[in-house]
Amino acid sequence: MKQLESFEIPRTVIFGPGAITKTPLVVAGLRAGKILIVTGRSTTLHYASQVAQLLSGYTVDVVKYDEVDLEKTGYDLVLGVGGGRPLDMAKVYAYIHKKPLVVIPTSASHDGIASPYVSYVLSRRMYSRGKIVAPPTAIIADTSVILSAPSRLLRAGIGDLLGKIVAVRDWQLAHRLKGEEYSEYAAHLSLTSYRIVASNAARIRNFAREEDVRVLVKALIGCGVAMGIAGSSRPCSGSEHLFAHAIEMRLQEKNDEAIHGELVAIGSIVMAYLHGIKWQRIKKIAETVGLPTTLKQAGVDIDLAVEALTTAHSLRPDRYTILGDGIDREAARRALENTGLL
Ligand SMILES: NC(=O)C1=CN([C@@H]2O[C@H](COP(=O)(O)OP(=O)(O)OC[C@H]3O[C@@H](n4cnc5c(N)ncnc54)[C@H](OP(=O)(O)O)[C@@H]3O)[C@@H](O)[C@H]2O)C=CC1
Ligand SMILES: O=C(CO)COP(=O)(O)O
Ligand SMILES: [Zn+2]
Repeated sequence: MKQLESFEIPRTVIFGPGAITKTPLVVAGLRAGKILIVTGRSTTLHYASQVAQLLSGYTVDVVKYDEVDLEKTGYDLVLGVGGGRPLDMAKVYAYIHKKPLVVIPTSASHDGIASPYVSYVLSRRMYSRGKIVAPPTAIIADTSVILSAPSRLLRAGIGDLLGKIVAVRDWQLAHRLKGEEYSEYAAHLSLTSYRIVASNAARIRNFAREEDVRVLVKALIGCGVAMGIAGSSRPCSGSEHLFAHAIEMRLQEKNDEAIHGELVAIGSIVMAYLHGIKWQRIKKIAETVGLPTTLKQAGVDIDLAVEALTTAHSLRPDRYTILGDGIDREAARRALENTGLL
């Protein structure tokens, strides 16, 4: 007989233009006194201040995500306001201190909005206790705020979604070759997010209208729920993410950074090629929306890409992918050449 299973997904999602003004309503239902707002390093601070003003009846501390003191106590509620990193850090704090979490994404650049995980790179650097945390209790996705984010960030959200087709293939491979547990529902949910955005790519690419952002945000939230159901980021992160993480980690060592969704888009093209699936279609969608489709456009030098391709498999030995036990430099270079990424 199968063992009991449980998973958590967000309880409330408030969605649409002006949703941010509903923050006091959401907070009132969570019986908070002292609130921690975890936010980004520059632009997103503005939104965090706006949220703090809306909560003028409470004691509120606004802290940048890389300055959060994980040992500090005394907060009843955590709010994450910003891109993927502040939301991840807010999740970590809320989890450690067993406090409810509300996330207010200011961009649609990643699918961590609804997920119960903190991402690999951030967790390696900042959080040694493990990466499974809990999903937010509530999500407040203000589509007017997200619409005003730079379109490069919104395109990056599409880039993160392009990876799902590869991630699910990798998962199926691991299921067949290694007997890894597979959730058909979670896989379909992730693929549905990919397909809806891929088939609307030409229409939404300029993010001129609120409804364009709506399509993207819903797809990203759907992926977060897929991760919750799967019990891991498997449906949304495979070899394409390992490639992206290998580059992100190298860049971090040099105090440099790249945009997560852009690296995932590049990774998706090359890993789809290795899988023998239609990498040209992924590349075409990336071109259509204006994502980088060469290493140069992504700001990644060739040696770094080759190194990432040859080492990515070792980042997460428990996550079997098309990279298997690793590929050599020659195969890596050939894959980059054959997909026109060089
Ligand atoms: N937990 C999970 O399941 C997942 C987590 N992730 C993680 O999320 C991160 C990627 O997310 P991403 O959002 O790209 O990274 P960041 O949080 O680093 O945000 C990228 C940039 O976008 C800026 N920004 C955000 N919103 C706005 C806005 N409205 N207007 C102007 N600028 C804005 C940020 O500004 P500022 O300087 O103010 O911060 C920052 O400079 C990675 O670390 C990745 O690992 C990704 C997918 C899933
Ligand atoms: O970026 C992610 C999914 O899009 C998070 O996945 P990881 O588990 O690879 O950090
Ligand atoms: Zn991602």
